[in-house]
Amino acid sequence: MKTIMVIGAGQMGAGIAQVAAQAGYDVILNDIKEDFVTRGLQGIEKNLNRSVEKGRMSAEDKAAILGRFRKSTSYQDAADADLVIEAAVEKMSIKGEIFKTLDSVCPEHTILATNTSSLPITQVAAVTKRPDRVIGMHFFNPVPVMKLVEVIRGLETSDEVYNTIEKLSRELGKTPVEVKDAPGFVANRILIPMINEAVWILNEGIAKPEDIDEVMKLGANQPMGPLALGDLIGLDTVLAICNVLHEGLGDKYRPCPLLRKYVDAGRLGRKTGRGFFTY
Ligand SMILES: CC(=O)CC(=O)SCCNC(=O)CCNC(=O)[C@H](O)C(C)(C)COP(=O)(O)OP(=O)(O)OC[C@H]1O[C@@H](n2cnc3c(N)ncnc32)[C@H](O)[C@@H]1OP(=O)(O)O
Ligand SMILES: NC(=O)C1=CN([C@@H]2O[C@H](COP(=O)(O)OP(=O)(O)OC[C@H]3O[C@@H](n4cnc5c(N)ncnc54)[C@H](O)[C@@H]3O)[C@@H](O)[C@H]2O)C=CC1
Repeated sequence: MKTIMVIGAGQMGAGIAQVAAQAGYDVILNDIKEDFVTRGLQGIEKNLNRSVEKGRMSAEDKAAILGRFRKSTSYQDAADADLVIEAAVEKMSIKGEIFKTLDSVCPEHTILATNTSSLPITQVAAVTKRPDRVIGMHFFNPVPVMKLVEVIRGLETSDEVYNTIEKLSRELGKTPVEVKDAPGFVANRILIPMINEAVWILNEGIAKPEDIDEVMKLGANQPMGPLALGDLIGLDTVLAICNVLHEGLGDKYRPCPLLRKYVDAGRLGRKTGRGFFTY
C-alpha cells in the first residue's frame, strides 16, 4: 500500500491524513471545496509545528510529511488510491453517494473504509460492487492523540481486508479492536448516551453546564466533562449518532430535545465557536 485518499478534510479527516502522512504514506486529501482542504492542511501544519517546537520532530521530517500531501476536490483522484478512508459528514445519503462513486472510479484492489461513528458498515458496503473490500475504520478525536481504532467488518468484508486494516492501524500508531457491525459499535454506544444524559440533566435545570462537567472530571476522572466532549465531537455528529442508537436500539437512547435545539440553532460546539460552551 502506497497511497491513501481521505475524503473530508474536517477535524477527523485532517487528523487521519496527518497520521497517515506521518507513517510515510502519500496522502490525497479531498473535500468539496479547495478552501476546506487548505484549512485542513493548515491545521496539520500547526500540529507539526508544535511537534518541531517541542523537539519531538525535526524540521526536515516536517517538510517531508507536508510534501506527501496532494489536494483534491474530485473523486476521480481516487483512481490513484490503494485505500480510501471516508470521513465526510455522518449522513447515510452522503456516504452512499460517495461510496457509489468511489466504487466506479477505484481500481479493483482498492479498499474502501469509512470512519463512520455509527452507521451500518454493511449498508455502506451494499451500494458498491465490492462489499468484500469495504470496512469500518473508526478513529477517535483528536486523531493524533487518541490510540484506538475500532475495526468493523460488514457482512461481506474479507479476512484479507480485515487483516490489512488491522496491520495499517498499528503502523499508524493505533491499537485496533475488532468490533461487530451494530449501532454505535462499542465506544459510542457507551459515550453518546452519557453525553445525552448530561444534556437531559442540563435540560432539567439540575446543574449548570460547567458544574455538570466538573462533577464528571473530579468525580469520575474523565479528562473532559461530557458537555465539553459533545462540543469537541460536534453536536451535529452527537445528534446523528444518538438518532442511529434510538432507531436501532430503542427508546432509552432518545436524543434530548435540547440537543436537537442546539443543532437547529447552529450551535455545533467548537467547530462553530459555540455549543454548551463558548470558544
Ligand atoms: C464521536 C466518535 O465517533 C468517537 C470519538 O472520537 S469520541 C471522543 C473521544 N475523545 C475523547 O474522549 C477525548 C477526551 N479528552 C482528552 O483526552 C483530552 O482532554 C484532550 C487530549 C482532548 C486534551 O488534553 P488536555 O491535556 O486537556 O489538553 P492539552 O494539554 O491541550 O493537550 C494534550 C496533548 O494533546 C494534544 N492535542 C490536543 N488537541 C489536539 C488536536 N486537536 N490535534 C492534535 N493534538 C492535540 C496537545 O498538543 C497536547 O500534546 P503535548 O502535550 O504532547 O503537546
Ligand atoms: N467528530 C468526532 O469526534 C468523530 C467523528 N467521526 C465521524 O467522522 C466523520 C467526519 O466527522 P468530523 O470530521 O467531525 O466532521 P466535520 O464537520 O469536522 O468535517 C466533515 C468534512 O466533510 C466534508 N464533506 C461533506 N460532504 C462531503 C462530500 N460529499 N465529499 C467530501 N467531503 C465532504 C465537509 O466539507 C467537512 O470539511 C463523520 O462520519 C463522523 O461521524 C468519527 C469519529 C469521531
